[in-house]
Amino acid sequence: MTELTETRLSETLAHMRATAPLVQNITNFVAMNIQANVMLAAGASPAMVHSSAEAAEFAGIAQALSINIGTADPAWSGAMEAAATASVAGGKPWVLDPVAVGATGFRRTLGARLLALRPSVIRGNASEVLALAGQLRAGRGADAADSVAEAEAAATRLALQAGCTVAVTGPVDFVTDGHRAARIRNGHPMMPRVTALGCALTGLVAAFTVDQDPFRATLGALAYYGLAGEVAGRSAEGPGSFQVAFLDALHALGPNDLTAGARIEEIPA
Ligand SMILES: Nc1ncnc2c1ncn2[C@@H]1O[C@H](COP(=O)(O)OP(=O)(O)O)[C@@H](O)[C@H]1O
Ligand SMILES: Cc1ncsc1CCOP(=O)(O)O
Ligand SMILES: [Mg+2]
Repeated sequence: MTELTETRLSETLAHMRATAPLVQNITNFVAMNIQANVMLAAGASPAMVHSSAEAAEFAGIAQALSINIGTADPAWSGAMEAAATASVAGGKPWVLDPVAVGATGFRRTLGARLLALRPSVIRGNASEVLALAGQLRAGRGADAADSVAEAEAAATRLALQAGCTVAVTGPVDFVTDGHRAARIRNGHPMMPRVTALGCALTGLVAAFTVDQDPFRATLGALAYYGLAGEVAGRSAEGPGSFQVAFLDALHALGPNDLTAGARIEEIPA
């Protein structure tokens, strides 16, 4: 049995639930509420702590950190760098969500500075991963304008250069640490119709990385998230009811459901 079988990946959900990790999130104004609700429904313990007066100190308390540049400004960027630095110093994982990183000079500079602080995982859409890897893409604001397939080679290069796991999400997700790679075919087309579900996923990935191999943890988180989207999509009548059903599905699904429903394609090295 390889480490990427659905059964082994379901263990990552069981571990996250048993740990109920405290995760610090420096996220954007759009995502704050849904990200906290997603993490609570999944079984993690989120705390939205972004002030420069306390972000680094809190990173010493939290078990993992997620940083999202969606509505960052110069006051927040210092807190982001201080928190990431404290997290690394404490030997804890942190996850970067480079929202719309190719859109403006401020975002490009901040993205590069955060990348230099050694995230454990980068989770973004195809345009964001291409831009962070140096292949300038504007995207369409926070939305992707490139396909996941177009970003796979850049993701692999970025993973090797930055020494981290890179997850490119979209209709089919691609995850690599530069040495191992896999695609995840779970998900539902309604997911990008609800704002900040990508941001919320980044917080969830941070929760999964606590005491777990970042590559496997990321795969487990993405498969579980996509499966919850599939369950929600069966009853939803539109984006509004989808969001409610999605939170319920995250709460209801367990490791056995993940074993039965994850669709992982391991890509030979
Ligand atoms: N067309 C789609 N079909 C199925 N799942 C999707 C689709 N688009 C995105 N997803 C899922 O939505 C979640 C958020 O990904 P994405 O929309 O790429 O992030 P972002 O909001 O940061 O652009 C992921 O779990 C991804 O697999
Ligand atoms: C719409 C928007 N604008 C700035 S941040 C944000 C949320 C983006 O969320 P996601 O990347 O999950 O779609
Ligand atoms: Mg996003």
